Amino acid sequence: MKSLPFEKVTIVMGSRSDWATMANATKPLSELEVPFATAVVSAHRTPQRLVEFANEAHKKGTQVIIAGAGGSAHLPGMIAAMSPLPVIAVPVESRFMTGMDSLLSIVQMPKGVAVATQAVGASGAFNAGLMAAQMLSLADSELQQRLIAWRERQSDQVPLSVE
Ligand SMILES: Nc1c(C(=O)O)ncn1[C@@H]1O[C@H](COP(=O)(O)O)[C@@H](O)[C@H]1O
Repeated sequence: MKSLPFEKVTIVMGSRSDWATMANATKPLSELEVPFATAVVSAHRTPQRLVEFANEAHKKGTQVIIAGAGGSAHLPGMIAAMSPLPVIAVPVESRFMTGMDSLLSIVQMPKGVAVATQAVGASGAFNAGLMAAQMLSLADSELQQRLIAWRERQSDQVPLSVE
């Protein structure tokens, strides 16, 4: 069996079907030259893999975890319960309630276990990647400079006029 991948930012998701959403988290990371790895880890379907991932990530060089899941989305909270690393969560749009179930499952954490929940879907995933880069930039001044330049390019792309 393949072993779990670990990188500075490790992105996990509850199912292969979450990839269309979670791929958006890789965009800012690639643009900002932050190394990342991706894997499918499910609290429900692969509980042993979840325990191994949450216990090992900080020992294997991961500094920030991004976790995306839909529906009964226990993955981010369970990782946060076991890992000392910051966990940024992405509620994936679900078939039943278009992501409201995912959002509420993820955001309502009990006091004492923190998860940084983003918006539902692709924009939330993109922002999760951006937030991970911003966290890492606290200890990486070159990355901080790339972030500042990235922000300036974003501003330049917003037209002043509607005509
Ligand atoms: N919420 C979770 C967890 C978990 O939280 O551990 N594991 C899988 N899932 C979610 O089930 C949805 C449907 O999965 P399938 O498309 O594989 O049936 C996915 O959005 C996944 O994140």
